[in-house]
Amino acid sequence: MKVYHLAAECYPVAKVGGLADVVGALPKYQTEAGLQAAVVLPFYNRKFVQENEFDVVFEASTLLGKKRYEFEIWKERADTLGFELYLIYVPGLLDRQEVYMYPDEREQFIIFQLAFLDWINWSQQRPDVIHCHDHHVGLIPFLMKHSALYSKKYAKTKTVFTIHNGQYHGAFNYDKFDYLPEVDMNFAGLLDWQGAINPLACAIKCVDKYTAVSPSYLEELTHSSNGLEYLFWLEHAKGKGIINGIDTEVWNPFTDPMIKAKIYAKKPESGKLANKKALCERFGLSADQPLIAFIGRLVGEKGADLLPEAFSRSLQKHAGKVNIIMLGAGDKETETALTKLNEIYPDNYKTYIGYNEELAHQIYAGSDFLLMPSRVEPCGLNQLYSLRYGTLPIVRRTGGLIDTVTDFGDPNGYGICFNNSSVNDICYSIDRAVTLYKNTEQLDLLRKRMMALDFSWTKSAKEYIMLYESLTSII
Ligand SMILES: Nc1ncnc2c1ncn2[C@@H]1O[C@H](COP(=O)(O)OP(=O)(O)O[C@H]2O[C@H](CO)[C@@H](O)[C@H](O)[C@H]2O)[C@@H](O)[C@H]1O
Repeated sequence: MKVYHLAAECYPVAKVGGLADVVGALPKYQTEAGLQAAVVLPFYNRKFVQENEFDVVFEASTLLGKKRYEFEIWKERADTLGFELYLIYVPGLLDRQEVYMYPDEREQFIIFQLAFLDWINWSQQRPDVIHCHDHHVGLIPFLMKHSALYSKKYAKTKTVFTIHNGQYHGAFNYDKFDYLPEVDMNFAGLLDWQGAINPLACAIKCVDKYTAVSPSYLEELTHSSNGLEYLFWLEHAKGKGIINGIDTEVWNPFTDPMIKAKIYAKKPESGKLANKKALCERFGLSADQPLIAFIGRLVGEKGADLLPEAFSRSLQKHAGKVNIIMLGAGDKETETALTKLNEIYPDNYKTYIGYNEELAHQIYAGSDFLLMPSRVEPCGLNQLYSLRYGTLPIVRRTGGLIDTVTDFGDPNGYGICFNNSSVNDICYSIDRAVTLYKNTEQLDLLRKRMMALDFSWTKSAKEYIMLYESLTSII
């Protein structure tokens, strides 16, 4: 079975967040399971692309509105990532370094989708499944069915759409309608949600099956999806929740080249301590106190705006008895407020503003606790990495965090869970962490328990394959 994954991000080619981790891992595990899985990305002028060899396998041009753009399909020569990787290069639109935030982002993602559809249209291939990830590629299922340019070629190809983040829809006004090729106007209403072209809504209406990245998030979308609740309720029968896995080759505390010391799942204590000492030394903190960390995008969904006050209160209450490290970037006000804490609590608190993959690995390995006060968390990967590295997750009960973390007060539990995205709940959970830290025997037991858990992709990759099979067996 041949499957194409389409997305804006894929680790290690271009990563902004968790979408990249999933698109960089799932196809690898699917290939290992016998599928022909390929990934198609926009071209990014970044390290991975500069350092690896590519062949141009297709050249053509396509219309975006009235303007014609040349494009090329580049294939990575050695399948370094464990699957076929294709990049779509469009001089003037898809030839840049950053993934998002360009003013002509809409044009970029539309031409990406059109060039992909054109390429397959003119080639000899007939993929069994096209698997789209998030709104950037949300128009594909519609165009495959309702544009005469493509509908014949793709008649037997099935579509799957995965929602990694239902808060963003990629909606745009009808003044860009002419960017689309000719479509059957009887079906143009499928593009619409509340008077705009809404790629996420359109995908949910047109796709054969959609998935959310955890079962709890699938439910949540019907009552919290930034205006699409009714649509998710209507289309619920087409939805399935499949929990993300983690790439256990990249995230392996026994072989990870980015961390100071190996952490043994059956005897984690010494490895944890060595990594903690290295991390604390780098930041000028004492390794004797419990170390709590936050890693992530500084946005409202992650509850990042609550951190400055919550950290401040906890650092005052447990003066000199708790250390905190924060790695992230995003909302400027939050960045400033978090950075200010460096001056107020120089011995116990450090902020690193920016994106740093290596440091993230070191923090997962060297911290005692990882805080995730998310308001919205479709799956969450940070808690899965922290569990694998013997770092106890402190999470708000939402989305995938409900499905993957159990409070240590419950039988066989291994995390700290709280109900509300509030400063009070965060502080109370930090209190619990500080108390738990004193009980070294219990902490050691919990570390062993969490490190024995299996959140690898093996099981979830199979679930996706079963989903594809259920679609392709329908004639
Ligand atoms: N400053 C920084 N420096 C280094 N690394 C950083 C970093 N900030 C974040 N990261 C890394 O980015 C990834 C974040 O993954 P998440 O799944 O937590 O969030 P995200 O919201 O991006 O993903 C969305 O998609 C994923 C995948 O489906 C869902 O799990 C999630 O719930 C959903 O919000 C992790 O690998 C983390 O280590």
